[in-house]
Amino acid sequence: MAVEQFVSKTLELLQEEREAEIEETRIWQENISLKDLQNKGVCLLKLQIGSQSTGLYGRTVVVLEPRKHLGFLSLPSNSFGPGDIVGLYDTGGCTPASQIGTGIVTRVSQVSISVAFDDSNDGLSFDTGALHNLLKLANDVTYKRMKNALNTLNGYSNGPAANLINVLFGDSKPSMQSQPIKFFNSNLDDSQREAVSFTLSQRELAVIHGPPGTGKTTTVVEIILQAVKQGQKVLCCAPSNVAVDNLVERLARCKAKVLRLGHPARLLESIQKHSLDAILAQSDNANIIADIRKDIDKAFIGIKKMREKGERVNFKREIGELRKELKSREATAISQILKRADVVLSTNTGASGSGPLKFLPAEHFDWVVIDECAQALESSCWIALLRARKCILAGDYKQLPPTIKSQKAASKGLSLSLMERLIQMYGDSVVRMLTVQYRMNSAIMNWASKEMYQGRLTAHSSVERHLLKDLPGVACVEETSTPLLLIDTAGCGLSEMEVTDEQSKGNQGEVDIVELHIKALTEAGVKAKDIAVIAPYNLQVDLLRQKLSARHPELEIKSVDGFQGREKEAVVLSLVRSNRKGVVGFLAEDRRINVAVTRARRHIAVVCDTQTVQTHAFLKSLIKHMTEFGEVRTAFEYIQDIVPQNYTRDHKDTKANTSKCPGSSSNENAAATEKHTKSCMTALTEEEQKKNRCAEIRVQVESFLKDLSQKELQFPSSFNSHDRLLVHQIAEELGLVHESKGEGKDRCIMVARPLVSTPEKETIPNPQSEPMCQPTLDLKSLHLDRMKREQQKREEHNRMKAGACGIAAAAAPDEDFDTLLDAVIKAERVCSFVRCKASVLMLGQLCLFCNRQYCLSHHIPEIHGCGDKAKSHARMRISKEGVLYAGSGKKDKSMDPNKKAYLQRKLDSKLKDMSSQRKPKNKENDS
Ligand SMILES: Nc1ncnc2c1ncn2[C@@H]1O[C@H](COP(=O)(O)OP(=O)(O)OP(=O)(O)O)[C@@H](O)[C@H]1O
Ligand SMILES: [Zn+2]
Ligand SMILES: [Zn+2]
Repeated sequence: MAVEQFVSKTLELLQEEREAEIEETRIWQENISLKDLQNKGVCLLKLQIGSQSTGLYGRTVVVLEPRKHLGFLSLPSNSFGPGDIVGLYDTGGCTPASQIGTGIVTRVSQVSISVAFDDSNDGLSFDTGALHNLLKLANDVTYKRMKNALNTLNGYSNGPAANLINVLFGDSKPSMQSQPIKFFNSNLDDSQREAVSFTLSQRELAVIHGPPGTGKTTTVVEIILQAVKQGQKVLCCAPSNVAVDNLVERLARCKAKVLRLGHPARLLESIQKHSLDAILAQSDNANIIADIRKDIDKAFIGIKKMREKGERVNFKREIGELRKELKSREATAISQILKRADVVLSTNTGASGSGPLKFLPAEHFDWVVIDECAQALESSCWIALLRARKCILAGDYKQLPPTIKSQKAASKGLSLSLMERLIQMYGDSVVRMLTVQYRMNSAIMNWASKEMYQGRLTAHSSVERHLLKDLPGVACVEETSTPLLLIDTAGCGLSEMEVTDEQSKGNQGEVDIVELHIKALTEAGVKAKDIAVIAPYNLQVDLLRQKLSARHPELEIKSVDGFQGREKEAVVLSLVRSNRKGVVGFLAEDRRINVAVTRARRHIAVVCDTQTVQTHAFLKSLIKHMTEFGEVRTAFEYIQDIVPQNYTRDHKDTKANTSKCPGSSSNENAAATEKHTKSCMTALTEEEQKKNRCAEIRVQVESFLKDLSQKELQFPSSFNSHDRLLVHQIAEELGLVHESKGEGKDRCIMVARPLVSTPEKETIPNPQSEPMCQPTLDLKSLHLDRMKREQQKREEHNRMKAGACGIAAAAAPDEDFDTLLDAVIKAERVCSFVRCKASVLMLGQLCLFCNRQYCLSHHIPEIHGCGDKAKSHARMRISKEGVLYAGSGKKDKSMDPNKKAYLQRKLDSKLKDMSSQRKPKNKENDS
């Protein structure tokens, strides 16, 4: 009864799904011209027939080409690929009336496309003189095969699978019979061994639950080898060609006699030698078969030459005879080859009785193994299962289920995989879970383990602590030393794009941040091919590709769904959603997030708006985990401000009042203000220490100022970078010259009174650097004057630039910043980063946390070791300002002139009323 119910319900849902698919294709094909279809790559117009021959199983293979005599040498760019179902039409159009036939694409090159036509429409002959249109059709082969399998299941009475069917529908219980094992692979871990022994002793059904990186394939391979040793014939399937090929490769390495079904054009090149075609070509029958094919081809040529209808009929009859012979020869050859193999592999649908397996007796196979079972529709599993007495299902139902177009059908149960259904029915008694994982650093794994796998996973010692910096050629910087990095855009105004389509969302701000992080990783020596950029939305994937693919051709940028089953050393995940309502849409699928995160071996960076995504419980758990066990940065640390910021100081501005910290708006000195804000986040004792330190230094500087006999004040080299920062800040505030000298341990900072004349040397172009405490009056007014002048100069400069040559608005501040650097820091010539010899004269950047010059590769505080300071500074700034100015983002030279002019105006006015400062955290090499 259960079977009938299942079949009728599933047939209904499949029908619904099929209709949804057809409807989707129809809608966009009906509203579009043939020309547009060609532009979309799904149609090829006005092709001529180049040649015609006979392929496997006596099909007619037609090669279609562009019109050579008109000088068309290559086909228009298109999305046709091997395995696609296509309709061939005469040039009347692409209507059913003008359809000549439907076939399957076997080969696509730049200059031609080959299509195999079934010989069911016997005598199908093509007018070689005429032109043809080719249109991609919705593939209904899979659908038909599933439907057939379900119908067979319904009426199944006494084939090999009878008992298995009872078990899979709960009519009889699974049974077992334990037996001793000698393992082929002596390296299997305990959970893998247990899964193998359990599978061998189960009589009908075993489910292997393999969470990410737990060696599911390794285990399945061992199981298959054990089965072969027992003399069992195994049919092994998976929903995708890639997954099947993976198994073929691994089994072949273990010297198993494998045979891969499926069109060779669909297989990985390395796998093709195991394909039926390849083996058939080497068989004894191969020559005879080739001869018959030649005869058929000759007969076709004969037909073309004949004018008389009667003669054509003769040729057609001859062709018919030849085809019959060819078929029977091939059938014999194929069945011999199939019987010789110990393991036959194909996709779920490839196991259909309409393919080569029709040459085998029904009870040929003993076991059916279905890998990635949770990613398959149950009905597609039945295509293979009807041939089995025992089945082994492997997969992870905590990852994404198969894609289903009809939401309704999915919610009514079409998306429930066989694996999940059986676990619901039998619980853990039929399941063994692999629990040692060989992919992720334990910090990455622990979250997935806790949230998805009942905390049962452990990381193998070989991966437990592995980090990017352990890879050869990778430098040890903050990015490469942390397994978890959360880059939070909350409060930064990096909203998602306003697109109505729920399926397509983008976020340009996140694209920019991803780019900067990729830059940091690659500059640290991580290879682009070891990094994946993953986004849940196709639009974001496109935006990311536009930005990154040219510079990093080997960087893989894909949707989550497209990355299932894969892994990379580093994964950068952009979650896209950032909106006030906290709508997360597509992200609400926990399994999608699980897949995305668990692709990473050594490092995962998540770029997201925590405020938006935390409205979803599962994402919240991820944020919480990353916050607790990883690095957290804010997008402020990545975004290059429009406004130059050379000081880290804060001001008595009104914005400061919005800070949650009581007293942060008080008129204190800069460092103290900063500290005060920090005290909201860190321990007070540390705060107070710093405060005292600042006061100490201030006293020293002030007494130096009083003592006119002293030309300069040199601080001891024992000053650490933070001390030097304080000196720097105090000196700036008081309008003093300050300079760091020496390398490494000998490095020290000195301050001196400013030189009064030569304005070039005193370019300190910051209008916001009003001192806040009460320094010596003369100096203060001197300083203010100087800045006013500078401000005017800059405005002038910017106006000229924006008007005359239209350089990106954001570039101007950088140049001023460079000028500032050149003026203020003279002694620095090489990058301060250990072992880096790059000159910093022209393109260096000063780190305001350690007050040292760095080259462009090392100036980011996180890279040379000021990450913590930068972070707390940024946090402070966010809590203080609570906003990020719109329009910020990294500069883009491709910006259009209107936007540039607009930004320029905005910059000008901002410069005037800016009352707080931020510093550029990143300077692009392209200025
Ligand atoms: N027992 C083991 N000892 C050492 N390494 C192992 C063991 N089992 C698996 N591995 C390693 O773990 C990695 C993943 O294994 P495998 O390819 O079998 O899994 P998979 O099926 O591809 O991945 P997943 O488990 O994510 O489905 C491989 O690099 C493999 O060498
Ligand atoms: Zn620094
Ligand atoms: Zn450097």
